[in-house]
Amino acid sequence: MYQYQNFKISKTQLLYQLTRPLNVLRYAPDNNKVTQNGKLSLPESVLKESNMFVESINAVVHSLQYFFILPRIVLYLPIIKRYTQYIKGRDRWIRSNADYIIKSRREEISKTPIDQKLKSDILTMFLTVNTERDITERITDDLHDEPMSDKDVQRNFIELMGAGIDTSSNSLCFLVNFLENNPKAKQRMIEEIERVLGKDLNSSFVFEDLSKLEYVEAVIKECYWYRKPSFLLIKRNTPEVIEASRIRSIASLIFKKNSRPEVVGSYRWSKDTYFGLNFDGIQKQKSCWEDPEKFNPDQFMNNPDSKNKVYMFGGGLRICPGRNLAMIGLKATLVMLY
Ligand code: HEM
Repeated sequence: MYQYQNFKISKTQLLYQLTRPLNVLRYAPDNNKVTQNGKLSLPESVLKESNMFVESINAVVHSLQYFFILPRIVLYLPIIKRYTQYIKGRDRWIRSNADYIIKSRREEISKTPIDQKLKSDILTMFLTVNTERDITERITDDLHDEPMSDKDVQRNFIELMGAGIDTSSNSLCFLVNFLENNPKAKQRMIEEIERVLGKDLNSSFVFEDLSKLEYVEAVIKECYWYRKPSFLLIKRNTPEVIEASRIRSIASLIFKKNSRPEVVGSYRWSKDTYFGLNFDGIQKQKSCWEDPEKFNPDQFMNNPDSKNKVYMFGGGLRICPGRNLAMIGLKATLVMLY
């Protein structure tokens, strides 16, 4: 379940195809079958369910702020009430589908003979951790020795989906936008893809191939780092930036709380202070980057230091757990697109 959302950037027909709900990884072999009249070779029922899924997961993500900010009494005022009910409906839909998927997978696991290998994916990890069929190679510590309940799995499953969809699809839109506006970088990226994977469009690729795509990775990192906050985008008002400003931004400011008093920036901060980390600001520091406003993926080539200066996936204990999956997904999508 790895889908892209409705962005409607119309620059390339292919991107339009990707903005339709497309299970990129599962249907990877079908990718070359995108037809000229704009229809994907996926069953209508899959597309419909995908649309519903993406819409619902977005509503659930949105509901976190909605229910947190609005006082309870406001939620049920005449006009607002309809929206509240809509969000609750979508939330129920996601939860019941997650429960169904969890139940089916539990059954599948229990029917798999003990000597047969289980699927290696996140859901199976959740369902088997701290059981006799643990596929995580016992990653938990002594304090966490219980298997996860269905409720635990459901919450984690929904969090992963909520955190993994918009972030990936927004990144992809920025990427295509920047590549289309930087033909030299695009050409160099295509050359690398052809050098590593060959020119045959029907050939398949594996994880090891993707890890050789250094320039593609540099483009992904550079694109993220180059992004501008939306108020600047609106002010500049060029076709390039209008397109980008339509897209919801990926986390540029992240809050962290300290668990003990400490000194930061020569000030003493008490326990439980919230720190807003301005990643956008850090990533455009003139002291860290040569010409920080210029799109230049070379900043990441042969430069081991650079990886400590980008925070695309946050940092510390709560760093994005989906970062490797996201990088694979973005690389694989770029390979299939270009
Ligand atoms: C390009 C794609 C992605 C970007 C840019 C991104 C970025 C981020 C960032 C900046 C954070 C906050 C980290 C922090 O607080 O320091 C985060 C958290 C998180 N991400 Fe991602 N992410 C992406 C894809 C994914 C995917 C594919 C998944 C799951 C399949 C995922 C799951 C999560 C989860 C569960 C958290 C919360 C972690 C926690 O609070 O402990 N992300 N992500």
